[in-house]
Amino acid sequence: MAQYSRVSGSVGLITLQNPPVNALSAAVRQGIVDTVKRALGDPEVKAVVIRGQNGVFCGGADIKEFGTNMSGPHLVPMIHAIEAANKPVVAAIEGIALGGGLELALGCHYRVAHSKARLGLPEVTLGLLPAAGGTQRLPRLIGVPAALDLITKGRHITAAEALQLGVVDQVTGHGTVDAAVKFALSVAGKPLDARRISTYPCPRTSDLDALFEGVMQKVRQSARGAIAPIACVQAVRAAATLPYLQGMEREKELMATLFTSGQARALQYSFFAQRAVGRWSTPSGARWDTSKPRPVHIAAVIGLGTMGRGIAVALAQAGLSVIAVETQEKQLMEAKQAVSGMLERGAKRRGVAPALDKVSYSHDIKAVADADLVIEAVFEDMALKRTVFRQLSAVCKPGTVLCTNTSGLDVEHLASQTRNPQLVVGMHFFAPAHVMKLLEVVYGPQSSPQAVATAMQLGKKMGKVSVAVGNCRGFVGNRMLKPYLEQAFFLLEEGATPELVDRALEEFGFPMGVFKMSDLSGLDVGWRVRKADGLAEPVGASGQPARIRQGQRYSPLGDLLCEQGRFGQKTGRGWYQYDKSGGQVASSDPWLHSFLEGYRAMHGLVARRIDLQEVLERCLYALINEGFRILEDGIVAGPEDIDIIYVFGYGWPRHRGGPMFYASMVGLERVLERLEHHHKAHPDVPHLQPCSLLRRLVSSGSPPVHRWREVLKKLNSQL
Ligand SMILES: CC/C=C\CC(=O)SCCNC(=O)CCNC(=O)[C@H](O)C(C)(C)COP(=O)(O)OP(=O)(O)OC[C@H]1O[C@@H](n2cnc3c(N)ncnc32)[C@H](O)[C@@H]1OP(=O)(O)O
Repeated sequence: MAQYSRVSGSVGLITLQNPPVNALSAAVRQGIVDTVKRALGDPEVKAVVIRGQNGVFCGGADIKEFGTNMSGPHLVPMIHAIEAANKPVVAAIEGIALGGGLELALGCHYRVAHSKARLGLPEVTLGLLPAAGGTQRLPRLIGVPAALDLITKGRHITAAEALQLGVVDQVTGHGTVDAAVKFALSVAGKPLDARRISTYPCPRTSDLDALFEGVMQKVRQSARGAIAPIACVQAVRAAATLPYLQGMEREKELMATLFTSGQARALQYSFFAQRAVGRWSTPSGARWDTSKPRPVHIAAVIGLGTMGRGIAVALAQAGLSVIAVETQEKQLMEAKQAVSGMLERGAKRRGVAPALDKVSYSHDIKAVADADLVIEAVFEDMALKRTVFRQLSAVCKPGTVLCTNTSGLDVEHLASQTRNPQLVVGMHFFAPAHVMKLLEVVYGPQSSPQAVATAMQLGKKMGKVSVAVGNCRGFVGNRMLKPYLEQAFFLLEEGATPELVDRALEEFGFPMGVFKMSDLSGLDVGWRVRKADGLAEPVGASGQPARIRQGQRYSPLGDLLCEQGRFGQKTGRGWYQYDKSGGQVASSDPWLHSFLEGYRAMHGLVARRIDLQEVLERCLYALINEGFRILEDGIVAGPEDIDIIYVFGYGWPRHRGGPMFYASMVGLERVLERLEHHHKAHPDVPHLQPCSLLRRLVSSGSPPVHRWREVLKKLNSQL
């Protein structure tokens, strides 16, 4: 809807009304068309101001309408009508002007923004392009290079940057609507021809071909298979090379291919999934809207290794007072220096003062006595963590929430070491903890709703995308990673090379294949875990066949490389070779290939031809199958939780939505059929055996992913 009123005698004021972000739904578009017509037809009105209700200009097209039968007036003619008006129209931008919201403002003759407003054309993040003239008007207004930067990245800019670029005409720190009305009165009656952006020639840029070639190359590289950024470049190129109307035709054509694409569906799913994970719930009935978090002013971090340092930085940057504890004096001093450096660099990047005084350091665990919440981040060793939890339980004030940063250890067991197990939760950060967006908040059967709510709220404050998950080995992300890695090893045994496996995964859209990733994070990390689990052991040590452990097929390839001291980048050798220890450019290693040949010969394995499709099916469907088991076990509330964890923490390409969304796009029947096929070929690999939830979803007609929660509830109630 849009409301119309007359202010200051001769200014028509149009107010967009569609909370919370005044998205341009059919009703809002109709409202704008009607009110603009009314204002232009009113002889008393000399100028028009468009604003949004509740201090928010407009969040763009209504994303919920995409994929439905869209009705109502179209944006393009609506914006043209505004631009063609014979009375000045001023956009009063408070809060946000994003996507179609900014395109609407670009159709106005003038733009006045509040200093705290943010503007942008983020359509590319939804798999689209700004198709209400944004790709044609913005380059005409601010030039091709700046427009390319904003449109291909979907970056939000501040009002100050918008003023500097020429996107807005005035910035105010006070009443934006009053300033816009004043502005409108000051320009009423003046000629408008020079204010219609569509009539501008695109500012000249030298060597346009070279510019677009360079940008296209960069965009292709960073897009990792996403099509929208490429279409954005093509649309801006049309603005730079074609007359406006032809450019608009090109924009429309490009949008038509994007609008119905699977990638746009995936990215829009991801947008809503990110918001859905904030509405968390647990099987015990705790919920985001009924569980009250405890206030956290003082937080403590125990253990200042790489993870602890990152967590301390993230907490301080979020404005909390932080007590950082490391028992060894020398390590404490090193950590202090490192944390201060990270805070200083972060502050410089963000143009703020470093929060150095927010962090105090101690080598005594008793220093955390007054903390509202403690995050233990010591070495991943259960015995050590147990000791720390017993100490924390003794020294902390009553009510302190105790969190463990672990990538998969039993949170419930740690809780049992304390006097108040209900106050214990896991907070699984991802390295580097002050950079990575993902946080798994792990609740045990005894964790109170308040403890979960406190950790979830703290995650939000730290700028994380927090996902509440149940307590199981590896939680969600690492539990699903296990079958994925296992398949990659098995594929090497069967004839693949690290290069082939990585190529398949990188072409799929992962930033790095599994073997390059293993070289980066260090092969010794997994080796230590496998040793602790009694899996990695010298050949013949337990009298078991080399490729069987605990009754199941096992590949000792990773262990054998570690025994050779090949830990990846840090030692200059791993699945690939590097020019030096710590080198980052992987190249194929002939030693590794002959090692694989020798290994196969020793175990009587005959290498066969493996194609990229098999790599994808074996690795990804095994991972997805585990995702279904996680859903079946009630470790997460819905598929969105898994998808967000994989997109934000594990490099799953966002334009593919996440593993569970991807499975629904491929078709559950197809995933089931291929898992059955691979399990038949490898009956000794339980992870390839389709899980019963997948079978049950297929028998229920393979519902789309947004209906799985509902189907899960029904299936569970039938058990
Ligand atoms: C011809 C095509 C022309 C144009 C195409 C477009 O305009 S595409 C849309 C472009 N706009 C965007 O991409 C903006 C998307 N929204 C956001 O980035 C954020 O929501 C925003 C506006 C910065 C606000 O962030 P905040 O953290 O304050 O709130 P939150 O994200 O939780 O959003 C609140 C609720 O609003 C819903 N919502 C937001 N934007 C839209 C939208 N454009 N359409 C529909 N709904 C939108 C969001 O889902 C939240 O809903 P809830 O039910 O509370 O989860």
